[in-house]
Amino acid sequence: MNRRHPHILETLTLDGLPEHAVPAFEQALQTVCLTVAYFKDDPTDTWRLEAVRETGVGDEELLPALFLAGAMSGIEQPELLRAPVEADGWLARTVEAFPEQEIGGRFVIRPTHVENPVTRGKIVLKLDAGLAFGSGEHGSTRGCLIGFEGMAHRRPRRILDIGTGSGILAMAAAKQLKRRVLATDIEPWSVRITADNAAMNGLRNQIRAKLADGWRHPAVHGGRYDLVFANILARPLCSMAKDLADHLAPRGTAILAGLLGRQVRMVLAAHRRAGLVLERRIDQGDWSALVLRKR
Ligand SMILES: C[S@@+](CC[C@H](N)C(=O)[O-])C[C@H]1O[C@@H](n2cnc3c(N)ncnc32)[C@H](O)[C@@H]1O
Repeated sequence: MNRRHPHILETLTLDGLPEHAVPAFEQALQTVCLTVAYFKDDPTDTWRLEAVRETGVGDEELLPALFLAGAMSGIEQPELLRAPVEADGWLARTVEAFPEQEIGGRFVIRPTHVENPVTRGKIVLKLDAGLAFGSGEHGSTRGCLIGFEGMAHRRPRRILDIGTGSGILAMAAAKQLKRRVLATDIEPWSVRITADNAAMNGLRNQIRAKLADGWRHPAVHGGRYDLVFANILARPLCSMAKDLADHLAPRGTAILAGLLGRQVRMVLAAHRRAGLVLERRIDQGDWSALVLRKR
């Protein structure tokens, strides 16, 4: 593996979750964790969620969020197990559990442990599951890639990916359009992993990875964009709606994701108020992505 990991990380594990409870617990973990991985427990057919975070950070936020997830899902609170990342081999298991995936008609996500067969007519992204979110398995990432595939013929020139995670969306756009992409994240190691992944995919000169919180960075705020990806959560998306609309070029496109069921209406309303119109909604499992356009 080509990652350099800080050793102040720990895994949090929730075991034995019924499928219907997975989205609520995933969302709770996402309040403080860097990434969440899923494993189906055979033969019980329940799910195990494993998340990684900085050791001890955010219990005061996490524990009530987990309690709420249990109450919302109508299940007894599962035990939360903690272990240092290095000791329990989380990364190695996550990488091994990660197969090659095809997304939409164009994209292939190929982990480095898979041999390189010739893949004609497809855009191959080399990517290992790791600490940064965005291995292609999650419905929100898939929705964004499918939404992008449907609009890429417009050949957007100035592209921004807010909350880039592993850099997966930025790399897809850079490879398909042969354009530069500004990729940002609030997590320093997402920025580092995106730079590593861009280099591994021959995109070092096309992807600029920057540490930035939403629109609050001069490099982000100072630009105008034909395409903006933002696969983050519903609440931050709503609070960024005006900035997004202000920074999209006329007829520019935004692909927003990270939305569960009822949140779609809330995010849509915030963006309609800001002057964007809905072009397409893509549902992947419980997760929705929205393709919006500036009038
Ligand atoms: C759900 S992941 C999406 C990763 C990748 N873009 C994908 O589609 O798979 C969300 C990412 O957004 C980052 N993030 C959350 N809030 C952010 C913000 N306000 N500004 C920038 N990045 C943010 C998180 O650190 C995380 O890496």
